[in-house]
Amino acid sequence: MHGSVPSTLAPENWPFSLEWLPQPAYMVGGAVRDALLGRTREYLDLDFVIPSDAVKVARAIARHYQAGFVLLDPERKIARVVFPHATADFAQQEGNNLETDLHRRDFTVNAIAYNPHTQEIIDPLQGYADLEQRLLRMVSLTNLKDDPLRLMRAYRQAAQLGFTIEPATQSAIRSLASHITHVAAERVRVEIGYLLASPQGTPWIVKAGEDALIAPYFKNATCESFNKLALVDTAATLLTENWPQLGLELEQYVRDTVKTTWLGIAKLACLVHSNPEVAEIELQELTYSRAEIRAVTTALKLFSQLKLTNMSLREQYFLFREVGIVFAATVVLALVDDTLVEAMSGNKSLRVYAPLIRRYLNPDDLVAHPTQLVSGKELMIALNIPASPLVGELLTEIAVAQAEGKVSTPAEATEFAHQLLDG
Ligand SMILES: Nc1ccn([C@@H]2O[C@H](COP(=O)(O)OP(=O)(O)OP(=O)(O)O)[C@@H](O)[C@H]2O)c(=O)n1
Repeated sequence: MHGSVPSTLAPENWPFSLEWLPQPAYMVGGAVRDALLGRTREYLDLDFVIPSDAVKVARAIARHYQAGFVLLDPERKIARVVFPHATADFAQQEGNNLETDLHRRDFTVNAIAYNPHTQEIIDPLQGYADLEQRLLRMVSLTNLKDDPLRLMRAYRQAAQLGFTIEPATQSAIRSLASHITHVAAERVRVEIGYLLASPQGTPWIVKAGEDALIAPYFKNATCESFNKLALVDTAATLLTENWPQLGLELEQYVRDTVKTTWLGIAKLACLVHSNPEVAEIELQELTYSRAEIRAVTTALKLFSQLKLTNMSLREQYFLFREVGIVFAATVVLALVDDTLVEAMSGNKSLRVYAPLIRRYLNPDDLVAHPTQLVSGKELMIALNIPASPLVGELLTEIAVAQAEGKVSTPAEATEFAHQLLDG
C-alpha cells in the first residue's frame, strides 16, 4: 500500500525481542506516525496495543530485561516498561477489535497501526493520506470532547511536526474550547511548555490563544502579550549571536522534571499578569514549580532595572544578587520591551546591556560574582560581636566594598567592618 514499511519500525530496533509480544499485537501512535514520516526520534517512545493481558505482557518483559515497570492505569490496563534508552507502553485494546481502538484516538495520523508479526500497516482512518498532506484531522468531534487535552495537543503536534490543522478540526476545537478547563492543569502545562520551548511553537501558541484555549490560564494576556512571544525568539537569537554562552543558558532547563527552559521562562513572563503576585497565582494554578514561579516573577520585576544607565557599582551588585541565574531571561525581556517601546534596532539596544552582560559572563568579575573575603563566623570573632542580622549586613557591605575596589583581602575586609561599627 504505502511502499515498504520503514526500517525504524522493525523489531530489530526495539529494546526487547518480538518474541515477547503475543499475536496479534500492534504498534500505534507517535512512533508509527514518525517512522512513516521519516522522522527520527532521539528517545524511543513506543506504544503497543494488545487485545488481552497487556499488563501481564509488560510485566514479563520488564522482568526479563530488568527494566522499570509502572502500572500507569490499572482500570484501562496500561503499563509502562522503562529501558535505559527507551520507553514502551502496553495498553489493552479498547473495544472488541483494533479498528474500534483506533477510532477512539485523537487524530487520524495518530491512528495508524503496525502489526510487527505480519509487517502490515492498518490504517482505517486514512491517516497516511493526511500524513502526506501534513494535516492534523480529528477522528471525530466526540473524541475531542472525550479528552479535551486533545484540543491543545493539536497545536503542539502541529508545531512539532510542521503540520497544519485541517479547517473542520480547527472549527471543532474552537467550538469546544471551553472544555479545556475539564483537563488536569498539569497536563495542560506540559503542552503549553512544549509550545513555549521553541520558535516553532510560537505561531501555534498564538493560534491557540486566538482559539480561546489560553485565556482560562492567562486571563490577562492580550494580543500584545502574544506578540511579545515572537519578539522573545528574536531577542534570544540576537543574544545568542553576540554572546553564544548566554544563548546556551537560555536553553538550560530550570528543573529537570518540569520541562521549562529559560527561554520558556521569558515567554511565561510575557503571558502572565504584570503584577508578580497575580502572576504567581496564575502559575500556581498551572502547577508550575516554585523554582519556575520565582524565575518568572524575578525576571518580571527586574527587567526594567537592567535599562538604567549610570548604575552605581553598589546598585549593580544588588541587581546581580537578585537576578541570579535568571539574568539571560531578564535581558531577553528587557530587549523585548525596548523593541516595543522604542522600536529600536536590536543592535543599538544590545549595546545598552553589553557592560552588564560582560560582567555576568566574566567569572572573575566581583560585582556579578562576589567572593567571600571573610565568613560571618570569622567576623564575629574578629569584632567580638554576637550572632545577629548585623553580621549579615556587614558581610553585604564588605561585598559591596569589594565590588567597588575598596577592599581586597580578609584583613582589609575585617578592618572595613570595624570602621563601619565604630562609625
Ligand atoms: N490525549 C490523547 C493522548 C494520546 N492519544 C493516542 O495515544 C497515542 C500515544 O500518545 P502519546 O505518546 O502521548 O503521543 P504521541 O502521539 O506518541 O506523540 P508525541 O510522542 O509527539 O507526544 C497517540 O498517538 C494517540 O493515538 C490520544 O488519542 N489522546
